[in-house]
Amino acid sequence: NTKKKILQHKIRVFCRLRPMNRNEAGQGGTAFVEKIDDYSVSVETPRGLREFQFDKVFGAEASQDEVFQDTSLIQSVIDGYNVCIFAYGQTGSGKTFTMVGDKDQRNPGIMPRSFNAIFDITRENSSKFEFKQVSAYMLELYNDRLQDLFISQAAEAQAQTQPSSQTRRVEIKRTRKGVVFAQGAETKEASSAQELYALFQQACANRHIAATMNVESSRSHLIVVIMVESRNLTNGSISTGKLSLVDLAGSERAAKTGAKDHQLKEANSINKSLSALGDVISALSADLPHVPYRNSKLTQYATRVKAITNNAQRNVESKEIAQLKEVIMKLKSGLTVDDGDV
Ligand SMILES: Nc1ncnc2c1ncn2[C@@H]1O[C@H](COP(=O)(O)OP(=O)(O)OP(=O)(O)O)[C@@H](O)[C@H]1O
Repeated sequence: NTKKKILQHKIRVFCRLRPMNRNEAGQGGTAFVEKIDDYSVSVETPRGLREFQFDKVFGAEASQDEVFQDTSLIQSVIDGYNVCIFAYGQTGSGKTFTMVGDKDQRNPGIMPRSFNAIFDITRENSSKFEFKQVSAYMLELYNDRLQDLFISQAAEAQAQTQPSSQTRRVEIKRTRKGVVFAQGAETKEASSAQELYALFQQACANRHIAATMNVESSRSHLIVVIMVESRNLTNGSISTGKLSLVDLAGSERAAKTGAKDHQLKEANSINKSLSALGDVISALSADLPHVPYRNSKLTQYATRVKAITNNAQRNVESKEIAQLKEVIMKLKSGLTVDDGDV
């Protein structure tokens, strides 16, 4: 019931306050955002104190586990729903800490915890479901270009120098049913949380970093997508749930750093896509008839949200359709089809 209630809400917005770091505390800084209760914060603005409401507010003392338990909907992914969690906030506000965790992974964030939870929950459900596949693709949106993070920049640069080779472009497409997918992105299978984490590390190693700035800062949007395909052992239906985890790049860099040239280009493209995302969220929450998804690659990726606003739908195929698809696949691959298949 709780899960159903959660899924009825099109978008849930959480607010997390991070503790002051040593520098800030050393300079005698004071917090200008205060948690009032579990659902509201007050912010000091030039025009006085303002209050903002959220579905939940996590104070500076909130642990990574608490945030994960309250935000993640892994069971829903296993049940065949599409779930997207993204972190939005200004540079240094704690997006990467929340989504990925700290560097030495002493405090893992939502991504590594999700990897573990997917395999833990599939194990717990193994008497009811046969888990056919867990697969993932990982992308970076940098300067308005989608980059497949399973392909290293060096490999891509080399491919571009060879006249005969065609560089694979990743494009956001939609199926007739409105399901968003990344065409051209390499999908890799994982059979354990460790394997999934290894894929994630490989992807992170291929990201762009502007060396002259704070190297820990994300200069691009990181998109990690995990698909879980399972067969219900009672009725034979097949469902494919999708979990999209997005660590957005920080905003406000251009003004603060006096960035030049390619760094300015980075900052502009980050701000453009974040502002397009802001427009989409405003339109969705105001129930406007037109939602400007097409204004940036980042928001094209979010088009599925429109469907969730009306009715959360599971990606389930009946036993019959699943069987027919299997037969077609076998026929295509030249395998023989016996009576039991049809
Ligand atoms: N809840 C928290 N508890 C302890 N430390 C935190 C917390 N949130 C963030 N930090 C620390 O604050 C610093 C900045 O956080 P983080 O890198 O996650 O910011 P960000 O929003 O991802 O920034 P950018 O947009 O520049 O990538 C990091 O050193 C991180 O470890």
